[in-house]
Parts: sequence; C-alpha cells; structure tokens
Amino acid sequence: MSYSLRLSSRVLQKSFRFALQTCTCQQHGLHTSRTQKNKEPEQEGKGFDLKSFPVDSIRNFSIIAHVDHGKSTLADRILEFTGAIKKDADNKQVLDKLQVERERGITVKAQTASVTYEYKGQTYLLNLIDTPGHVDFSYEVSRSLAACDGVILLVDANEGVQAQTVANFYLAFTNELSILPVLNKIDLKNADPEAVKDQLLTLFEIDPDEVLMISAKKGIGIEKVITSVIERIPCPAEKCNPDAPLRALLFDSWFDKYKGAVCLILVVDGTLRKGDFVTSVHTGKSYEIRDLGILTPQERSIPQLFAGQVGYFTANIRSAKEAQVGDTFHQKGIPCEPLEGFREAKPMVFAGMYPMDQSEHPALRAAIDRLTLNDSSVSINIESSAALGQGWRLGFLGLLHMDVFNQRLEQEHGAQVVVTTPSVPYKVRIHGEKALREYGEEEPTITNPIQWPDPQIIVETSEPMVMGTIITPDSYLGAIISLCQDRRGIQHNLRNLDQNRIIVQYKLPLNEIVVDFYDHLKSVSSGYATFDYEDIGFEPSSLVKLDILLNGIMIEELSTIVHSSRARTVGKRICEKLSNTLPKHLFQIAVQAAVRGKVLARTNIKPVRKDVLAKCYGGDISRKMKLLKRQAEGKKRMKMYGNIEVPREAFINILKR
Ligand SMILES: Nc1nc2c(ncn2[C@@H]2O[C@H](COP(=O)(O)OP(=O)(O)OP(=O)(O)O)[C@@H](O)[C@H]2O)c(=O)[nH]1
Repeated sequence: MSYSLRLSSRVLQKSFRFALQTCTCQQHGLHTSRTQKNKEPEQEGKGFDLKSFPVDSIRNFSIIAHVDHGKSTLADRILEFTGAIKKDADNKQVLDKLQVERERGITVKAQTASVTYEYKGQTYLLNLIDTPGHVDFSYEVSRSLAACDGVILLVDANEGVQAQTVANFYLAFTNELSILPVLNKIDLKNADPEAVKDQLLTLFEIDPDEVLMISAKKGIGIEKVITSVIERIPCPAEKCNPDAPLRALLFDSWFDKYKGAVCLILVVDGTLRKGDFVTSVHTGKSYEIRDLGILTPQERSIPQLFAGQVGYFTANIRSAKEAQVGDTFHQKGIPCEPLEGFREAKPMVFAGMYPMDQSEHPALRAAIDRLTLNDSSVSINIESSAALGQGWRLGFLGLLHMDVFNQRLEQEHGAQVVVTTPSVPYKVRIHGEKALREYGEEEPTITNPIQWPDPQIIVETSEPMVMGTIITPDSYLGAIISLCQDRRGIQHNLRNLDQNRIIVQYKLPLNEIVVDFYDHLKSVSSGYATFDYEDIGFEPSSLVKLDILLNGIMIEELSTIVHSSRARTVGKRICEKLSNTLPKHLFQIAVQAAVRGKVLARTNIKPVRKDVLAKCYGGDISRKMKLLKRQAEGKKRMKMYGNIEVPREAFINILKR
C-alpha cells in the first residue's frame, strides 16, 4: 500500500485546519465561519485552553488488536466522527505518518490524537493512542498503555481471535485497564460475529452482550464506540491529583530538528505551563518549557496542561539520553517520587550496523542518535570490525523492527548502511580469576560471537527461550508441529479455540525463530497461522562457537554461535555461501567450518587457471610438462604465502542478511 507524500501532507494540512475550527466551535458554541477558516493556526492556538476539561471529562484510551484488524482505520473514523479531520475518501490511516508505515501498510509507531466530543450536554476530551499490531512493536503498545485507563480490543469478525489479540488482551488485563471489546469488519461476506463472540467468551470470559459490532471501513457503529468509551472507560481521576505539585510521565519522544526532542507526556498531578522550569528525575537536569501543546493529530500549542491530560512539550532537549521514555518530570525545586515506569524494552535481536563508506561514519552516528530518540527500544553499543571498519552493534525487538529501523535510516536520514546477520544474546558462565577480570562478571551476556570466551573457561552456556503462541486452522496442525520440532521446540499446550481452529503453545529457542520461522510458518499454513511470543528467560543449552577458516586462517567476522546439534548443517551452509561469493584466486582456497579446531564442513574454491601452454606451438611434450610442473609448484608456493583477499563487497554479501 503506498500513498504519495504529497497526498498525505494535503490530508494532514486539511485535518489540522479542521481540528482547530471544531475545537474552537465546541468551546465557544460558535458555528464555523469563513473568517475562522482563514485564521492563522497560531492565532487560534492562543485562544485554546484545556482549563474547561476537568479530570472527569477526560478519557485516555488506546486501540489494541492483531495486525491488520483495522486499528488505524477505526482511528480515522473516530477522528472524522469527532470532527478532528474532515470526512474524506483520502483519509486512510491518517495517524500512520511515517513513509515506511504508508509503504508497508503497517503501524510501527504509536500515535496520539486529542479530540473533543459532546455527549449528554458535556464536552469530553478523548485522547486516542493508535498502536502497532505486529509483535515486534509490542513495546510501543506497552508504552502507550502506561498513559491509558482503558483499551478498545478490536477483533476482525472474519479472522477471529489471533495470536496478538491474545497477547494484547493479557497486556491490558495485567495492567488492570478497562477493556471494550469491538468486532470490526462486520460488512465482510464471511464475517461470523457470533463465532468470534464465542471465542472471546471461551478465551477471555468476555460477555457476548458487551461486544460492539462495527465496520470501521464503512463507518458503521462508530458513534456507539465513542459513547461506550465515555461510559465504560474510567476517567483518570483515580491516579491523578490536580491540586498536588506537578508530576508528569514521559511516555514517548521524537526528534524535531528545530525544536530538539518533543516529549509526549501524561500530566499525572498538578499543572504544567509554558515557561515553567521542570526537572527530570532520571538525569536531575532542569529545562524551561519552550512550547506546550496537544496533538489534534497535528501539534497545536496551548498555554497549559492539567492533571489527567496528554500532551507534548519541547524544552530544547538535544540528546536522546535526556529524554528517556518512562522518566518523571517535576517542577524545579519541588522534588517528587518517580512515577512507576513500565516494562523496559528488552532487545531480542542484535546486528552490526556499519556505514557503506567509513567517511560517512559521523553522519550515520547522528542519524542513529536521532532515530533512537524516536524509537527508544533500540540499544546501541560501539563495535568495530577489521573488514567493515567502525560501526555499532544495535539491539532490536525483532527482525521486522530491525528492517523498519534500517528503512527509516535510509528514508528519513538518507543513510546507507551495511547490516550484518542478526544474532541473539547468550549467557556464558565462566571460571578463573583472569577470566572474571576480563569479563567483569561470572555470567556475562554475549551479544557478539567475537566476544565468545575461550571454551577452556566456560562452565555453562544458556540461550534465550520464548513461549510461542500459534493460532491455526486444524488442517495445518501437523505441518506446524513438525516445523516447531525441527526448531527444537517443546510443546506446552494445545487446545481447541472453536470447531476448526487450534491454539498451540511451544517453548522455543529464540535463536531458532528470529530469522525465518515466521516466513516458514506462513508458508506451511498457507498464510493462515498467526504467531506471537513472549520472552521467558534464559535456559542452559549446549552452545558452541562455529569458526570459519580460509586456508587455515580464522575469519573472526564470520564466526557464529550455534547449538551443537546444528553446527554441521550451519557450517556446510556458510561454506557453500562463501565459495559462491568469494572471488577466485590463482591458488585453491579451502573454506572450512570448525568447532574448537575440529573441521565439520569444507568446500574448495578452485583456482583461476592460466593457460601456460598458450604460447607453446607444437614442440616437444617434455617442454609442456615442464611448464605445467612449474605452474603447479608456483601455485603451491602461493597457497602457502599468498594472501587471500576478501574484498569488502564480498564481506558485505556474506555478512548481510
Ligand atoms: N472490509 C473491511 N475492511 C476493513 C475494515 N476496517 C479496516 N479494513 C481494512 O483492513 C486493512 C487493515 O486496516 P488497518 O487499519 O491498516 O489495520 P491496522 O490494525 O491498523 O494494521 P497495523 O497497524 O498494521 O496493525 C485495510 O486494508 C483496511 O482498509 C472494515 O470494517 N471492513
């Protein structure tokens, strides 16, 4: 799905103007006039104050669902229905602002929109947070939920409950949020709302009478969703105190090249005003609030934010480290207890990232720094490689996350990067004083095979495990079970979801699923099975470092960590890939894969053959034999002393995914 940027900016400009008109009209009971339409946004912004929204008229909520169940479409309809954007056929996923989101048709970044709605004589301020559906972005979901009191749990009435519906339900449930179940896509011919209601009852004990039925695409049932949000999701009164000194939770941030970090906050206690001085609990640094506002969904300046309200501020914060998501801000000089943060992002997949050309290193560093401000779930460590130069080892929540980060670096910052094959973190228990001094702890976490300790000092190795939940039509169960077994999975649970669908849980090593498990699952189930996983910690496992040697010389960059039962197969695969990628030399090259010096796989790269007999017309056979013998001796010598040149491009081809 791709929309041109021109189109999206047109939609957003339109929506901005319309949002301003609506809010002003609702505030002052005016009708939209020609003069209002032509007013400058800044002038209108000055007149808008959130004072008239006491805590009991605020609803902070999120839409959570499995991927593609229609969250962004429902968000569009809510924005239209409340007048925040004009009703327009162009309004498609208005909150998906990033180019990568529009190109891939997925949400990767949670977005917020504040809208107002009149209901039973009172005007409500509804803060809607659109969240991503894909498993790799569940951190965005958990972060959004920290600012919410309730969620709309959206389920496709045709596809029914899927793996991420289950994961998202439990995320909201454990956060003690009110859950408003909504079935979407009831306009589809194959929609079976009654069966899906049964699934919700079986799995989550949701009363079928409480479930709303809508079509976000056709705009059916939207009003009921909005009024149910007002009636069934509590206001933030319980956790907010308007009379206490300021306490604000930072739950998202992004970088603006003119204003610095833009911080999205929930004001939990007190009031925040433009010009106030605030202090971060995390860094102890103080800042003057330069701009304060709400997202409608465009940034819109306002003079103050009150308890229970969601908005943004800018304070000339220039570094990602100073705008840490989960931080608490208080009034300068009036310290407070930090607010309870939320689940820390835990990178699951690590990969090296290097500039295409070393001269681009400073520019890439700046680009990564800015992008991590927008996506704080990425971890960064400096890394260097003899072949690829100076770079970074970045940690991501999953493979799609890594791909999207890479694409955003290119699209939003114009950076060209080399990304190496992803790996997962391992834990290695070591012994010996020298070893402990070197690694600094008894059980270091290894994110790069180069750091793997000498086998002599290893006591035990552990790898990260996940609990995978798969929902599938029963006809694909056999193929899915053999796929999971092939990936060293152990079945944990299996039960019927309804007459023809099964929910099955497998304990799997993360290493076995990071690269291509999802693709294989989709292919063996004709695209019907859905998968979600949660981290369940490290477990002891027999892990070894697989080294790659070229004519006996170890190439550090190509080493990988594998389960001992997989070493031979993986070694064979790498050797074959290398022999197809490396340029031929004048002598033969032996490509070997070895564990602790024992060779497990080998391929040979044949030498380039120079025709030494070309100039030898006719003549004696012994002369020819002599030339051939001399050539063979030369090659033998070269093999001993000749340097194998691995061009940077070949490395890039081998190392990149
Ligand atoms: N027929 C029908 N299609 C719908 C409806 N709601 C959404 N869709 C379609 O479903 C697809 C996915 O919708 P999105 O709104 O992007 O779904 P999403 O849940 O935000 O997706 P992610 O952000 O990637 O998780 C789009 O093609 C929509 O047009 C509906 O009520 N009926």
